[in-house]
Amino acid sequence: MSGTADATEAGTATVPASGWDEPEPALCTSALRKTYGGTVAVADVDLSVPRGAVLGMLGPNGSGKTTTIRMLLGLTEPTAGSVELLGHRVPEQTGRALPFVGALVEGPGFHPFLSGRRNLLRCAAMEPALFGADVRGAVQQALERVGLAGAAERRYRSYSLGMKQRLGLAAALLVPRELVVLDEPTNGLDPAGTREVRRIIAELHANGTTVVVSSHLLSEVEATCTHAAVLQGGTLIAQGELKTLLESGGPNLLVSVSDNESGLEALRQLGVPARVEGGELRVELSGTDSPEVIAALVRAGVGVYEARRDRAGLEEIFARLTEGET
Ligand SMILES: Nc1ncnc2c1ncn2[C@@H]1O[C@H](COP(=O)(O)OP(=O)(O)OP(=O)(O)O)[C@@H](O)[C@H]1O
Repeated sequence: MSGTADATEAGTATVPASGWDEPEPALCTSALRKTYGGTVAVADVDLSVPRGAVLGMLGPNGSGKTTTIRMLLGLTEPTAGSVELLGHRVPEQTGRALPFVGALVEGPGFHPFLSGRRNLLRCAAMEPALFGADVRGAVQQALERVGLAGAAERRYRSYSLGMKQRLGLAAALLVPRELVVLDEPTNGLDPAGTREVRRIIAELHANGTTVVVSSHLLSEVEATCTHAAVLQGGTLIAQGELKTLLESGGPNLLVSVSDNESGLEALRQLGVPARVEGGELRVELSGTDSPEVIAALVRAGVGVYEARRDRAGLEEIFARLTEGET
């Protein structure tokens, strides 16, 4: 559907109704719900992931990330609600979407007695995009991309957790995908492996692939994602562009002072929220501005060495969002 206003020969312009030029999301859910007996694992989640986004799915342990991801891919049946994956209904039309979706989810079904390479060759044999193509070449390329080429002939069961993760990632990346879903991809990886996953996500993003990645690591989401969805106790409590989410945190002032405790006391009296972080004071500037803060500190006899504005980090916003909820 064209998103532009077309001038017709008669000179009238056809202006699309608001929202018509919004491209269809790569995936969306409506009132998606999963219960296990009396446990509500996922509670009426309406998630929308724009095409080309890298969405970080955040949430504490047990908040429903894996269950949501499994329902997105048709691996777990929802108790209620619906999923659309690349425009196809899940589970009814999952088969139409799956060739364009690469996924790394818990417990990929690799054969323990086969080598990493042979396992990937088995996966490749089931990829429609590789029918009649250079399957061995595709497997070698995927192994190299995840840094596993040197261990390709070893049996899967001898792999470390990190190597297993890498093989799962290689299987997800065997052919170019429209959407890649990664559940805790850095689980078990060393810092070098974590950096490689970041690089791979950045590469996918640059190629226009939509990525959904679940993580506990806020710093990782902050570094790699364009969008975030925050789950808490099965409920989606925030979603949207990461930039917007970060802006919602409001400005902070970082102040290096002669005495943190006296500084905190002065700010408490001013009614301004502040805490010590990294040896300096992090002051929330919601109802006040920097000069007032600095003046209050100076009045209280606290030496101010340096002050600079900063944004609230994802960690602070996440803590505020999830505070007090269960
Ligand atoms: N097969 C199952 N049977 C019963 N309860 C389940 C099952 N799978 C998940 N749950 C429960 O559903 C809730 C959500 O679990 P889920 O694994 O989706 O969370 P998560 O956010 O992925 O957690 P983690 O970060 O620890 O992997 C938890 O309370 C969990 O115990």
